[in-house]
Amino acid sequence: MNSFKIFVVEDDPWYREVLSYHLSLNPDYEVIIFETGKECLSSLHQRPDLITIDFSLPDMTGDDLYKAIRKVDAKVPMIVISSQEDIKVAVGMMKMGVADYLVKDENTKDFLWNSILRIRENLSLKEEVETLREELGQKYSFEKSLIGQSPALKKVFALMNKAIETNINVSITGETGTGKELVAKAIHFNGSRRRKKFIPVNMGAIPKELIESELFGHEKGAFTGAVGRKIGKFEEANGGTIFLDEIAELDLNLQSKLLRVLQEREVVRVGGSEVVPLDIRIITATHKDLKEEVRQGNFREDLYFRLIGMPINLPPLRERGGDVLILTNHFLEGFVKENKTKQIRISDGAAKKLMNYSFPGNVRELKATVDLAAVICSDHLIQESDITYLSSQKEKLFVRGNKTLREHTCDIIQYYLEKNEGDVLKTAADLDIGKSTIYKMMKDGEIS
Ligand SMILES: Nc1ncnc2c1ncn2[C@@H]1O[C@H](COP(=O)(O)OP(=O)(O)OP(=O)(O)O)[C@@H](O)[C@H]1O
Repeated sequence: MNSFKIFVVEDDPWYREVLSYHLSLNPDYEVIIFETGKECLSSLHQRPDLITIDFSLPDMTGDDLYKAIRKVDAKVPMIVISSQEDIKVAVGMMKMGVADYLVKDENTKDFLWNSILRIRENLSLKEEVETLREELGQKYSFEKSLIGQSPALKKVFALMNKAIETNINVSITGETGTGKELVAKAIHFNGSRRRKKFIPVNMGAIPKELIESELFGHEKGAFTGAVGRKIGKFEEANGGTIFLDEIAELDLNLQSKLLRVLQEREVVRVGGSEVVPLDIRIITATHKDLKEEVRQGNFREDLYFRLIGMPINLPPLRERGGDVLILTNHFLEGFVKENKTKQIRISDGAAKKLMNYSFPGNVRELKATVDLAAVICSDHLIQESDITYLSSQKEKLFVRGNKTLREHTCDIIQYYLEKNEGDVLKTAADLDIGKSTIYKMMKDGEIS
């Protein structure tokens, strides 16, 4: 393990020796002593892990030395040791950013010992958080998290790259399970705010009466039940990204409050008066057509324009062609790893069945379907019969999207063909249409 390098800046030779001797009792510590501020400054290239500063040095005061060190090293923790117990100076130094302020007396060396232990603990926690953030960033790097190579998805990647380069708000639309939250996380963890928090809030999941305090926080006693101060999600995400999922579910009253927060770029907790300035990126998501919601008077137009930023529309899985199989293999790999089983393959018939299905629940449904198939298949091979469709909303899907009547017709026939396991005669009978119509559509590639 590397030693922990401590600079002790102290002009009193006796005290210098006391501190240096005491700290050297810890074999992890490498203690280097300095008599003046200047000596310390000229040795900063040795990269100390911590510096203790005597407040009244012969060549400069403790706060001057502190500022001079900060210019060179933005991070090194510093402890000020003063012979006077001056609360004002202590508070001033702490506000400036010193890690601790100690008064010289018979207990100082023990206080210093404990203070350094505490600082080291904080440093190692910070390091851990940094490492975890890096790992998260990698986890959400585009290639590793958003699987697929279809042109439709590549368009999304291009927009995400643009969004990452700037701080623009992002509004994501797409059917359920298309990966809206995944895209939001990938933008955050690949952008300049990745070291700060990503806070997701689902507007549809929070009871109406709680949303305001959930988003903006409240002070103690702001309303019945507000037993303590609560920091809102906006404040929590300050410096980072807030992800407002299902934004269309926000009622008009709260839309006005949100608009005010966005215009003022500050938040005031419910029942409070303290103004908290906000520096935040907002990513919103909805499966609804927000423009249509504006047209119908359900969503404020001014808020819509504030939030729209860079719009990203996630295509449904059925428009991503071969991505279905790429994702299937990706999910199978995950399944194998998680369950420590032998590699699982997929038969041509099963692959075709997956390709022909419309997946109303999109990627989430595909994953559930693949996981289930992996569990029930025999001999590590997924057959057509192992693919069970789980969605209960297939019929509803027919009227979704901007499609022509002809396209809707194809979807309906395709659905019945799948349900009847490719039996054209039964499908024709169910729908009361001629079997030749179906054969012709098959020949023309409209259905399969
Ligand atoms: N391109 C993709 N590659 C890998 N996994 C994906 C992809 N898209 C989505 N997923 C996975 O599918 C699931 C659903 O994704 P996500 O929650 O981001 O969708 P959503 O659009 O936000 O859904 P909803 O609107 O229902 O909240 C998650 O498990 C996610 O990891």
